[in-house]
Amino acid sequence: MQTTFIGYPRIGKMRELKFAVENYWKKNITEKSLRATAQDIRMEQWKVMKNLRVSLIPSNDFSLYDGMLDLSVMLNAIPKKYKDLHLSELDTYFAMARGYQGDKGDVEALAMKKWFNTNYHYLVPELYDDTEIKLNTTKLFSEYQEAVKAGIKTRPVIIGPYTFLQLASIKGNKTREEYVNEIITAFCQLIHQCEEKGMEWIQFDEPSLVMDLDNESVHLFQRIYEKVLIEKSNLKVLLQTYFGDIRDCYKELISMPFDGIGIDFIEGRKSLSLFEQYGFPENKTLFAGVINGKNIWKCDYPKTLTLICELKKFTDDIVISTSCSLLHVPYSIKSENKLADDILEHFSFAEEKLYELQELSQLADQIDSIENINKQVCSNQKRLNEDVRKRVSLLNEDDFSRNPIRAERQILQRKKIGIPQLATTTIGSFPQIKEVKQIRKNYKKGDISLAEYEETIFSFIKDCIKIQEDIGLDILVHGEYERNDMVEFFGENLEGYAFTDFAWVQSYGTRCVKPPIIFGDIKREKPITVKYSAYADKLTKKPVKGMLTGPVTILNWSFPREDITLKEMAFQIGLAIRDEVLDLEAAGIQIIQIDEAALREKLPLRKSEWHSEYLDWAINAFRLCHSKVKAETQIHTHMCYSEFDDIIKEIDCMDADVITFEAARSKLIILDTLQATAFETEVGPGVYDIHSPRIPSVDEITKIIRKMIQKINVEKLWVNPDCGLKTRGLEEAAASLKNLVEATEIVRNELNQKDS
Ligand SMILES: CN1c2c(nc(N)[nH]c2=O)NC[C@@H]1CNc1ccc(C(=O)N[C@@H](CCC(=O)N[C@@H](CCC(=O)N[C@@H](CCC(=O)O)C(=O)O)C(=O)O)C(=O)O)cc1
Ligand SMILES: N[C@@H](CCS)C(=O)O
Ligand SMILES: [Zn+2]
Repeated sequence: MQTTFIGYPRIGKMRELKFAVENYWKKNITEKSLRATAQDIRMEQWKVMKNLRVSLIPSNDFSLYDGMLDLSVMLNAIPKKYKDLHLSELDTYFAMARGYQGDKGDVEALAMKKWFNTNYHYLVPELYDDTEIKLNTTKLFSEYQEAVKAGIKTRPVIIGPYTFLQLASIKGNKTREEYVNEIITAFCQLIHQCEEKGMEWIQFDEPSLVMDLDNESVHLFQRIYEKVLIEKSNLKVLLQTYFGDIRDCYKELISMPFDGIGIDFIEGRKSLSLFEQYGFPENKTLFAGVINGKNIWKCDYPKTLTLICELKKFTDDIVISTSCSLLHVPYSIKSENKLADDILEHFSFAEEKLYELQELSQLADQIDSIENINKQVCSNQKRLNEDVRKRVSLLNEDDFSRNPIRAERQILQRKKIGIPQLATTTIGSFPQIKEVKQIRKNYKKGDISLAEYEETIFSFIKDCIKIQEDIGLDILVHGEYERNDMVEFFGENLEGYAFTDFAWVQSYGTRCVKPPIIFGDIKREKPITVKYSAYADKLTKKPVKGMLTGPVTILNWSFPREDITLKEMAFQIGLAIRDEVLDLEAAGIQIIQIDEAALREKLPLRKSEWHSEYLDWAINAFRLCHSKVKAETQIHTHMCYSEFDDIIKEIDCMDADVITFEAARSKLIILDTLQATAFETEVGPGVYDIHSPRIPSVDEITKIIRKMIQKINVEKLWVNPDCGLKTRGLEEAAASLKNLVEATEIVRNELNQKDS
């Protein structure tokens, strides 16, 4: 049986690409040097794949920043505002990714959105009336040739035309439909060029097919591919789907002239039943996604082989593959030296998954009885904590409801805490400057003691409070200097978690996360953040927000267990966070923010599953954290990079007192929904985008606040950036916040003049 996978991590085993790109931005290295590093990474990875005898190796899954951005460039969907900067090709690419502010102009970045239900973010293509779709295959073919030179005939991978069209943002007067023919033409040309190069396969990723599709969408998909597929003769086309099943178009898809169809049997709950209902065509290859591309547990061989045996009933032409790109898992367990062997032995990262594919393929060819295969299971002892299980089992309705009702609490809180009109605040983290990272690195290496480490962290907190007071912000934060990451940090401080040293996963561009691994039942042993918040609180007369990450986000940005339900894990974490909330309150902290940045991310892709599979327990897990606090304690939450329109009622139901969220890059369209739904939670829609180094002007922010007060009751409105400032430099963050405070002052004065 042949093997393949959908895509591979590309940030580099030791994040070589991240450092090279960031050094290029800082002008420390040349374009040539950056490209050489990128090439080294590709070469090294291809060698690993070849050694692990992967039968069909993909290419063009590599990217200097993002695959969707690469496709926009490939199709010449480069908005004029970036072309007009007259930068080099590479700098135009990065201007689209991060915005540009310099001698050549001042342009915002493309919007960034969550890639389906993952913590990866793609750059949203923008289509304008003057966009002229034209094919530029330089990247795709040069990476293909590079692999040929290394002795590998690869299968180039690109996001397919249907998903591109669905995810693109239409900016002008033309309709989405009006771009269809141009995009078809470009993909037809691509097929021709691939034929000319003598390629064997090309892979079109169409994850949009796993969403709820209406007839019109299915028809559009058919229309696009009918035309594109006519062009092929020797080239084989793999239509790859992932992140779920394709129940709304499976029947149509199998009758189309694709040569291979990639199906997800891990997240695709109905994939097998679709086979049972409609079969699988004889003349096509099934690329069976049987290895979990998103989680890090070793493959359960008997279970997977049973699945393969089932699939063999429908076709003999099977290539075994991963359920999605391996972009979402770290490189290799080989880099982890500190984890105990009896924990590490249960994990399989990208490289190990390639090995599993190889083993599975051999077993699948030889096996006569799956009973002979050893089952890898985690020993239960390490995972079980009776106290935690008992606490979860005793939860009742009172644990999920807070008294008195929000409207009463809000009046009490404003008075008691002294919150001004249009209160200015930040989301929590302040720039993680080099010195912070260095001191943490020194501490982790054992070069300095815990006392020295903490002393330095306290000195950063002191500086941070001073900076905020100087800027004139109303509600302060301690800056989150003690955290490497808002989830990893909690993972490191909760019992039941395993955490790694090098298991980085790309989140966007050069930014990576190291998701902690939920290994056993979760318990908080002792307070985690109280000393930092209490210290900051004592340094100022202004209120300081306590800063926690909520249970749904901790769960969603961790690698979860597969032996208990998500709900159970969320409630275990919820109880741990509740303990922390109550300790913060007892330490005199009057405002506590419980970030649920990732709440929207894991909303099932199909609407019918939203409540039963997710929201019902996710909202309760959050409510569990704050149900026992006093009425005067103000509970904030924060969400980033999300579209909330369709779950706005549920967000209100979380019963927080205040919510801050991303809005700037998405042009504040959420305001209309907030207005229309009479949203009860006080809100701070982000007034500027923190993921770009651009400093927003006072005028720009003033206009945004003016727009906000037209739609939202000013007594319920907060002024803040989009998200935490950890990725920014200190100078640009301070300059942006100064402008934010000045803009708020202008609007406050306007309001006062109106009143008098
Ligand atoms: C808010 N977001 C988050 C998401 N997911 C999370 N798990 N966390 C988030 O905050 N998803 C959505 C959004 C956007 N996503 C991100 C993701 C990642 C970052 C980010 O800034 N990542 C940092 C890594 C942060 C970290 O853990 N840093 C370590 C330092 C590790 C390190 O590189 N050390 C160096 C030495 C220091 C140096 O010279 O730089 C080394 O070891 O060599 C720490 O602080 O200890 C990144 O850089 O990628 C932001 C938003
Ligand atoms: N409190 C966190 C939230 C990020 S989503 C921060 O400020 O970084
Ligand atoms: Zn955020």
